Amino acid sequence: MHGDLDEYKFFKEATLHICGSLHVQEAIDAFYTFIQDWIPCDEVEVGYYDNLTSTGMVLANATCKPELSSAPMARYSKSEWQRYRDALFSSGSDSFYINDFETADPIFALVERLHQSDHKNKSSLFIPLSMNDQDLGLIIITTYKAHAFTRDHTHLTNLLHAPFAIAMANWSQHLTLIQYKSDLEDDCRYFQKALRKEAGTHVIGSEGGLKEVMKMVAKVAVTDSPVMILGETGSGKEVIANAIHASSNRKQGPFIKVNCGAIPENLVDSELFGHEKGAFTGASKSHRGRFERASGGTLFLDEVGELPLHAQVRLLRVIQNQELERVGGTHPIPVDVRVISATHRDLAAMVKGRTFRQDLWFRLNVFPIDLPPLRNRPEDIPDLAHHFVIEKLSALRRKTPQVMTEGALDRLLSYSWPGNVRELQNVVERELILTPSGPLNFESLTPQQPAPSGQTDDEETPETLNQAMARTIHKALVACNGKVQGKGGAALRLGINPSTLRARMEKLGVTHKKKALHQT
Ligand SMILES: Nc1ncnc2c1ncn2[C@@H]1O[C@H](COP(=O)(O)OP(=O)(O)OP(=O)(O)O)[C@@H](O)[C@H]1O
Repeated sequence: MHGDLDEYKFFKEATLHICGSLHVQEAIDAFYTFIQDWIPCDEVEVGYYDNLTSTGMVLANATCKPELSSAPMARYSKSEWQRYRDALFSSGSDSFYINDFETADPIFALVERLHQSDHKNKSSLFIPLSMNDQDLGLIIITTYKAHAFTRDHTHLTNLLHAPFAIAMANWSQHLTLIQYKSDLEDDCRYFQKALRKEAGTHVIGSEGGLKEVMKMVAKVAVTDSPVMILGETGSGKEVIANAIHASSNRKQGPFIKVNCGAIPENLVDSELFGHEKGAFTGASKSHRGRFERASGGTLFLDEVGELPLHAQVRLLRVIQNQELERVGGTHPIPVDVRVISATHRDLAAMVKGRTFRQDLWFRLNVFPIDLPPLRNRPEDIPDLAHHFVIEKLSALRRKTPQVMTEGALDRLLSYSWPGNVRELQNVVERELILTPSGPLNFESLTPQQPAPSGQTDDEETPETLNQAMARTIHKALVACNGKVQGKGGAALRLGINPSTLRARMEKLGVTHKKKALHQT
């Protein structure tokens, strides 16, 4: 029936269809259409043998009667599949047919019964697949008619054993990779969410002392421009960097932080840009640097002023070219990263002193944001303190809320906070530990406490305590539209008793009259 030429044509075209796609369903659809001209066929099914679980499953099928076929991904039970595969492989041939399921090994009828079709009126050709003594699965070509197949058909299907075995090995590896990829993406989303939660996206003071800063955040977030956040230690630079990332188009991508001052000088290049296996002693594996990890997202270079000069040169090149070369690498890797840097140092002075490259400074400083120290935004202190009390109470697993004494806010407001918000956070934690129950008074915090040198040497003359207090009360009254007590009133906002607030307003000459309030 088939000459050599026909066989060659059949083999070539069948192989092209079978191996034409890494997506099993695509390949089987193409094969199903092709095989119609050669063999009676109403359905082609791909069964996959999972070596790990020793079970079988339907990977794909193509049919003219979908209502009769088994669903893709349907699994056979372990024992069923074991009996089935023993029967399949015991035939010892590359393919065989069953024209009458009533008289065949009962396991075939049992498996056929899993399909909704009538097994009496059908014939199937089986191609059991294995490679290097490993079972891979099988192909079943079925027609809905009894006694349909002859040796001529198996003569052709024997030829398909090798192409189907190769394709099956590729399909299963491809499926495994897709599964790994989707698991990794899922893990990545999970960890990024956890990181975002850890870093905290809620910026306290966004309606108070950080209002102007947050306006700038909103403006720059939607762009991809580099941002430089300038502010003292602990003032919330990372919180602001996070807020920029969270409001940007990159928010679904990673937010990767690098503390440039914490990496030993000889490891900076490898940490930022990665390295190839064997690049230096101890580089036993290739390693993706933080830049590559941040691709599609934001890289936050904290304490960028601490970067050694050789890393500055490399950093400039990466930012300019949007591609990097790993240490010991030979080809450029494209990266799509938005860079936010931060420093508490005077980078302009460092540029003058030639410890920071001017060209890099220009590149990073496209959009500078000045983050005011906490002492210059005392109006945020009550909200921050309140926030940290709640946060730390929960970390200490305490259920009873703890309020502040009347003098507590005075003490918090009159302190100069050289360590900024982080110090306030620590002070609250210490106070909660020292005062396991009862109101918090922060007695250990004295206004005389001197700020460490270098931290408060602002050019501005510091405000007096009364000025700071008057400003805070005034701002709270403006925010509350002049309301002193009750819900939405300034006393509640400041966390103090209304009568104490009134006494202070009188003493400091702060009014709550709406007209006067908005004139000052
Ligand atoms: N506005 C804010 N709202 C809520 N929490 C804040 C705010 N500012 C700072 N914090 C908290 O204070 C701590 C210090 O903030 P952060 O790490 O952002 O400061 P930093 O300026 O980056 O510090 P460093 O200079 O040491 O890198 C963090 O725990 C942060 O969550």
